[in-house]
Amino acid sequence: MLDGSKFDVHLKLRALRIPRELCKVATRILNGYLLDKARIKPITEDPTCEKNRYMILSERVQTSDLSEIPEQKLDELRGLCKIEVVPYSLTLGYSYWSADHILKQILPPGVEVPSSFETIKNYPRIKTVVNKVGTITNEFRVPKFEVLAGENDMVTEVKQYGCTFKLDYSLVYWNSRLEHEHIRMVSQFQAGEIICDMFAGIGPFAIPAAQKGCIVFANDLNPDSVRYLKINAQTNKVDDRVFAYNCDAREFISQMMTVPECATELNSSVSTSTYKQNGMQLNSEKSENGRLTVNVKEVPEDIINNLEGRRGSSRSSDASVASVKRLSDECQTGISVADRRKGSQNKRMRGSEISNIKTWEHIDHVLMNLPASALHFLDAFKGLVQRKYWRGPLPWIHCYCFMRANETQEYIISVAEYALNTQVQDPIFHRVRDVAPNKAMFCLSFRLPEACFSENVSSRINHTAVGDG
Ligand SMILES: C[S@@+](CC[C@H](N)C(=O)[O-])C[C@H]1O[C@@H](n2cnc3c(N)ncnc32)[C@H](O)[C@@H]1O
Repeated sequence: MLDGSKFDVHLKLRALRIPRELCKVATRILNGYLLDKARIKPITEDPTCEKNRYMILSERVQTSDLSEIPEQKLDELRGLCKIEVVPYSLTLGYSYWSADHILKQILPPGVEVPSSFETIKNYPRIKTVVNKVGTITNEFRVPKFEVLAGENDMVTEVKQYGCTFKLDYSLVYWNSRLEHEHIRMVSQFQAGEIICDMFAGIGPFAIPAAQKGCIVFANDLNPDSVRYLKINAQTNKVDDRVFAYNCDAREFISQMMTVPECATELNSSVSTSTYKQNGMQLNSEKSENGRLTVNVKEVPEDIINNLEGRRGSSRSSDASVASVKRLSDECQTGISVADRRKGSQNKRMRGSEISNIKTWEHIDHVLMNLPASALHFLDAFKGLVQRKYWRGPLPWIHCYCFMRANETQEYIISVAEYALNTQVQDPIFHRVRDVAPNKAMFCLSFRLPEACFSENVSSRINHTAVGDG
């Protein structure tokens, strides 16, 4: 346990007792001779008389006759009032010092203060100092840490772009250095857009996107990440727009984009209002194959309007259609976080306005932030989209990857194209950050190719087979 008192520094200073109405003029005269320390005001109360103030002098003024201050300034001051010098003690404690200063004190002699470190929740003070040990090898991308100082408690909070994220550093992935990338990505989204985050972590893309008014389907394989994602959605009051899933990314995107049997049946034979009822029934029951469940979700009117406006004519004009989405048995949830709060009534939702979000009909953006292997996960999109049901343009795919010094953008695109089994048109590369001297993280963005429509894939495969033969 760190003893905070060990960092105390006691300063023996001098102060001038000045009538409070003269402080402004006296401050100008004493410019350069008042205490100059970050976060410490040089003018403070006089404990003996509320009509006076103490003006704390800089450490370099050590004598009681103030000989360090030029005579001309003292004369000017004497013209204002009688000069009264008093001793003043100041203690700079643990909470005053910067992380750099504290680290210099606690690290063994000869060990340099790390030039790169992350500070999470430095308020009211740093409680735990950890060191990342080894390289990340586990599936959930959670580093191993050793506690260098402080409490052995890895649960913390971090603020990014106005959102608060709670996390357990020992259980989930977190990297504060991605803040700019999270902001950059979300700045490309519009309110009402549908976002699928295949590797969502604790929600650094999902939460701000939902705050912007997007509907976010966020998935992570790590159950602890999903637990914190839900907590963070609630804390940031977007639990009505964030739908959390806990399954493998391929399974997740497949569940999002595959047209469910119930929808194909309903599409041809059932009116919109019946559809809504069926959706509600299915919410509590499994469908016939025992694999899918359907959830009904209400969505705020502003979002419905935006969705309707963008998707155009094929959508029913009946605003009271059901919000139906599917959920595999493996994915524990899929119900928006808000649904889990008993009796919660979000004011933005109106009982009569129910949106029908069918992710197999439209998704605007898919996020894939698992740089070590996301490119390979692109194979999940092959033949996933059904042209008959899809409305509007295909989604933007934002796939993160690493590029080594000896690799090129062409190489990265070839890996993506191999996984998709088709060409990528107009790819956009964005350099996110250097992660090592010879390795950088990039975001590769492109529209999902039309070849990913299911009929295209099967015809292409047939074609190839004939050609080969
Ligand atoms: C690099 S982190 C990114 C998290 C978050 N998007 C962010 O920017 O902080 C990758 C995440 O993918 C999750 N993950 C790893 N393999 C996965 C898989 N096969 N399916 C779904 N999620 C997976 C990890 O648990 C981890 O939270």
